[in-house]
Amino acid sequence: MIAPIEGFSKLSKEAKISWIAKHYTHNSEQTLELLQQYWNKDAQLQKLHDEFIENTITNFYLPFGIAPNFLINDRLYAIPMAIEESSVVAAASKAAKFWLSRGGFKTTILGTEKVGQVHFMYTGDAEKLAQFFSALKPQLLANVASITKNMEKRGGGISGIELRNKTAELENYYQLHCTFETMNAMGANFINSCLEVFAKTLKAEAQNYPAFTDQEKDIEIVMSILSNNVPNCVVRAEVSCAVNDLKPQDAASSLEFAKKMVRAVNIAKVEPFRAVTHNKGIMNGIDAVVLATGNDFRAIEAGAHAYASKDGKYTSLTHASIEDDQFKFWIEIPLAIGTVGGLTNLHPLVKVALEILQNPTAKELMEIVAVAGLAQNFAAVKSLVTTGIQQGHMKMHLLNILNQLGATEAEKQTLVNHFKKNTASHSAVVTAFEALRNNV
Ligand SMILES: CC(C)(COP(=O)([O-])OP(=O)([O-])OC[C@H]1O[C@@H](n2cnc3c(N)ncnc32)[C@H](O)[C@@H]1OP(=O)([O-])[O-])[C@@H](O)C(=O)NCCC(=O)NCCSC(=O)C[C@@](C)(O)CC(=O)[O-]
Ligand SMILES: NC(=O)C1=CN([C@@H]2O[C@H](COP(=O)(O)OP(=O)(O)OC[C@H]3O[C@@H](n4cnc5c(N)ncnc54)[C@H](O)[C@@H]3O)[C@@H](O)[C@H]2O)C=CC1
Repeated sequence: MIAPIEGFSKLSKEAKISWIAKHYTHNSEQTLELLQQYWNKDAQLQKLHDEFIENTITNFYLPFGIAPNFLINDRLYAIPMAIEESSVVAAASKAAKFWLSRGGFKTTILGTEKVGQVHFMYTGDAEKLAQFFSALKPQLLANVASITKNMEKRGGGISGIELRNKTAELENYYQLHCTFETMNAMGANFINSCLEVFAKTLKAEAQNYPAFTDQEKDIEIVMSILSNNVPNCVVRAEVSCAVNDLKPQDAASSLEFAKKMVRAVNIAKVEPFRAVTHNKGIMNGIDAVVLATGNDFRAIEAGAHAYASKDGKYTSLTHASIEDDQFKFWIEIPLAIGTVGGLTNLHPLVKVALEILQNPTAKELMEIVAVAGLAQNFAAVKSLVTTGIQQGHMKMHLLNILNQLGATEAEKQTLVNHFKKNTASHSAVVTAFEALRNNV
């Protein structure tokens, strides 16, 4: 059995690698070589990446792709996407091209409010606590003035602080429910800094509040943290066109296609098993842009799925309708993202991604990300209700399978051509590869 290690974090990078390679891999020489192969030649650049996280031993590449031809609010974008899954970039590109000649994507920011909470326990008279809170509010704001000063100059800051009585759900549990505007930042650090000052002020001032009993004075702060549930930081993105324009050469099949799309979305609305996969397809697009632009995809995922369940049942994040011969397809999704802060000004590829996106504000980035999610969903559902997903997905995944099989460039070319006319599945690819290799 491998013994635990004390002080791993204090070891040098080289010592960390040799420890992990020796204890956890079969061939430590080979492991070392592989890990080093992924180091950047530029030592300064490598150091920058090493310092993004802790205990870094190498870099983990993700492909960085481009989906061009996105017409968003009459402005043409090429969208950078960082993702490991084949066919996602192709699907986004295909949807962008489809809507390019049909008016493109339109977006609206429905809100940008962020949330943070101080969770605390108070044992005593709830009415007295409410009176204390009213008196305390100006003091709370005054004590964070040095933190909020610059954010206020940018047009943001604290937009609300409420005392919430949660004792019906958990004995003695109350919270300060606070809302913020964080402009071009996602805002986690700004919000958390404000909340920690609120918590200290709350605890200290309670000790001096004359109307409280000794027990009431003893407020216990449990934690102070932003919420990734941001139901009022939401963007809407939509596409629409006359039903006949969906397939201009064939009015009957246009209508049939529109109905199939609406029906598929409606299934995702009522059936959570389908909704989860439907939304996964949306997140294919969302996460890829969120990652490429250096944002926190875990925060976005958590918030999106909470929003998908906001009415008590998990449902689709996209919607579709046919009204007055118009086909409409839209998404509403919470996106607390930034174009400053976090990694956005540090990671060289993130800087390039933001430059490619014409240096958007946080609101513009929300619009672009929502569009990527909508486009992705449109492409996936279009495939699902027409050809089936495997045809297109396997066409894109083909190279991965051929690479796994060790195909040469010439063999890859032959087999890519072969599968333009034949349906690809893993076993069909293996069979065709073996036949080609063995001259059968
Ligand atoms: C895969 C396609 C796009 C093929 O579609 P196609 O019609 O065979 O493609 P095409 O060769 O006719 O090309 C048309 C356009 O598609 C794009 N395109 C086409 N090929 C490429 C490529 N190699 N590289 C970059 N872009 C590509 C590109 O925009 C191209 O235009 P062009 O550049 O030629 O002017 C289509 O079948 C499709 O959209 N499929 C959906 C794929 C998908 O959704 N993948 C996600 C993974 S599956 C999943 O995780 C989610 C899911 C499906 O479960 C969600 C759900 O259930 O809802
Ligand atoms: N639960 C969560 O989601 C948590 C996430 N995080 C992490 O926090 C990071 C994001 O936090 P941030 O506070 O956004 O980053 P940050 O603290 O790195 O940078 C944001 C700061 O940039 C400054 N700024 C300059 N120009 C600005 C402008 N135009 N608009 C707004 N601010 C401007 C402000 O001082 C602002 O506070 C991410 O890396 C995320 O992963 C951290 C804790 C918890």
